[in-house]
Amino acid sequence: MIHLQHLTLRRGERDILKGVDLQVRDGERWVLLGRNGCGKSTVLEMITGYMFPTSGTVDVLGHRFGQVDVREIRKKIGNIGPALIDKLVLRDPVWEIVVGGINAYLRIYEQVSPEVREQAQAELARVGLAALSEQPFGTLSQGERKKVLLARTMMANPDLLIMDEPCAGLDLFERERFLDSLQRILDDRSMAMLYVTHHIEEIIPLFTHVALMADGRIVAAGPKRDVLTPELLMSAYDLPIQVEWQDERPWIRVGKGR
Ligand SMILES: Nc1ncnc2c1ncn2[C@@H]1O[C@H](COP(=O)(O)OP(=O)(O)OP(=O)(O)O)[C@@H](O)[C@H]1O
Repeated sequence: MIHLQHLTLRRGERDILKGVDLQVRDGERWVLLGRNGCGKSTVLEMITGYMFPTSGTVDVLGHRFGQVDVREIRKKIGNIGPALIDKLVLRDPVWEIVVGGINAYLRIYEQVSPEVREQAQAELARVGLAALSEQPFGTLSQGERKKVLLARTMMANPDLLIMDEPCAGLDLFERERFLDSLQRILDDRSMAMLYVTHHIEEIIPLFTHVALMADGRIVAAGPKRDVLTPELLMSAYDLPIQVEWQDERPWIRVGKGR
């Protein structure tokens, strides 16, 4: 699915990535955690082919970047990042935004077939927004917009889903509703996933693995319960962190000073 081998990235005098290795296999759902500026978004940019490493290799969906047309690979990747909402037209009705996901169009200029419209409606229903399909996208709350993007991404039935902090800016209620939608939408799909967040409690049961980054390196990677330990979290966050598992989710407590 994804195989990153010894990725480095140098910008000017600075090494932004210092040898990143990561392997994501079929059906695995990974969370990428780490402090601000440690290189998480840079790794995502490399996986989506928007940035190229100074050295190392990137294989995605069985193709090595540099030897393949990345635009073809991108068609199989659902990518929900912070920039997408800004590019969409706020006055377009929600269903049109969703339909655009079928070929990653920002706007629809062609006649939409009844089947495609029906598919969009079904995806909207899965995220609980069927009733809002005629409403202009720009009138939706931040949480609703994120769910529309999720429905939109599913239209192309991607093999890999990449999400960069999708819950940023959502209140607790909206966050939990978004995570419920994500769980529901992925229940009967097997796509692999890489999800960046700053919030460990977003690691809902659908996630299987965690990679911890610190200062341009992956300092731990593996099944989530093996990685979310006080010792390994300390190595990434430089803080004493306790983890308690409840309802198959990790909840953290930060200990008092060191
Ligand atoms: N084009 C660039 N030129 C120079 N430095 C860059 C460039 N792109 C990113 N960086 C630097 O690389 C580091 C890693 O950035 P990146 O956005 O990947 O971090 P991140 O882990 O996603 O951070 P955050 O959690 O704050 O979003 C940052 O210190 C950033 O300033």
